[in-house]
Amino acid sequence: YDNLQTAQGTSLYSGTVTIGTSVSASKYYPEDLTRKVGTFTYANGTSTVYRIADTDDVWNGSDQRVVVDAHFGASMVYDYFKTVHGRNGIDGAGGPTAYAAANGGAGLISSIVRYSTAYNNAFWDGTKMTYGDGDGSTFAPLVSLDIAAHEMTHGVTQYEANLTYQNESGALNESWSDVFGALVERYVYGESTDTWKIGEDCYTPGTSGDALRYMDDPHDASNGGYTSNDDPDHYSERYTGTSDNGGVHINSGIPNHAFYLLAKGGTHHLSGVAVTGIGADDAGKIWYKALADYMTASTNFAGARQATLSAASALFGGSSAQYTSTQSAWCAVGVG
Ligand SMILES: O=C(O)[C@H](CCc1ccccc1)CC1(C(=O)N[C@@H](Cc2c[nH]c3ccccc23)C(=O)O)CCCC1
Ligand SMILES: [Ca+2]
Ligand SMILES: [Zn+2]
Repeated sequence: YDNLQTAQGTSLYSGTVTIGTSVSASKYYPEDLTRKVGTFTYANGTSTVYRIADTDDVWNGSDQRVVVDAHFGASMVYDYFKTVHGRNGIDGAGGPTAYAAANGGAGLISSIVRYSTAYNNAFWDGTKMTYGDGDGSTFAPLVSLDIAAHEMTHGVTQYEANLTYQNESGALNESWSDVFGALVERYVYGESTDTWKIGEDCYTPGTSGDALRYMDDPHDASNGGYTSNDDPDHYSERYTGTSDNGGVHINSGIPNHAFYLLAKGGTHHLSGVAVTGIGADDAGKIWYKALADYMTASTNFAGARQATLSAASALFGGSSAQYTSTQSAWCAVGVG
């Protein structure tokens, strides 16, 4: 980080985190000029966005925690894609940065926090990440690291395969965001059972142990999903209705579980197919290369299987353990 300043406050992350800050006229801004990452905020409940500043660069004000978390999250996601996959930012060229430049900042990859009022969601809008504060019951502020990585990965997908956000290609778009949400959390905090949960740090703050989605067990009984659905983990169970853009947050359970089995190994409870795990690092390399080199806007589940096999073959060879396990992971969830 530049200007090694310490941000404090009741962040989601215990203790303090350091965030990059730029200084002008004794005002500190959450702007990491090394990573080109910056964070803005809305005046609570309004649509007025501004560059939040602090006078001493100790970000412990009540409305500053979410700034720290979103900024920290974007910084860590930047580091993960740069360090692990050699990718510079969301667009591969250190951007996109136009939004920040148009709003008084330097050219920065932008996050905005405190969207709307008690907003129980977060989203990538094509140019930046945006986070709600949550209503304090269903969600705490949605600035957890896996959600920041989920949203920022929607940006990466947009510049790469640009998977159409509906039906099977949309469920792949969703799944790739959950996968890299898991991998960034693992990169920063090490692998744990939380790695495979999505949103566990901000979903239902009054209930411990639950999450929005579960890659290791999409059916999880306690999986609120928000509408308390459980999600499929086998192609035979896919949702074929029209809600949720054709079930993009539902059918994502199928490729999510394929990735989990490829990384960790296991026997699918329905198909009985056994998968020998190859570890999350190699699985992540295959998933990234598939997205960047083989998948396109109209790729469906069968196409994703082929893309990950092509990536595994290119990376590790057509008779490698990684290739074989990629085959069995998709077979386990009933694809191919
Ligand atoms: O990025 C995404 O896929 C989700 C973007 C949702 C959205 C889309 C368009 C406009 C506004 C919001 C946001 C997340 C998501 O999975 N949302 C789900 C579940 C959910 C969260 N809050 C909700 C409130 C009501 C209904 C569903 C939800 C959804 O929107 O379906 C991703 C990680 C956590 C939040
Ligand atoms: Ca998680
Ligand atoms: Zn998403």
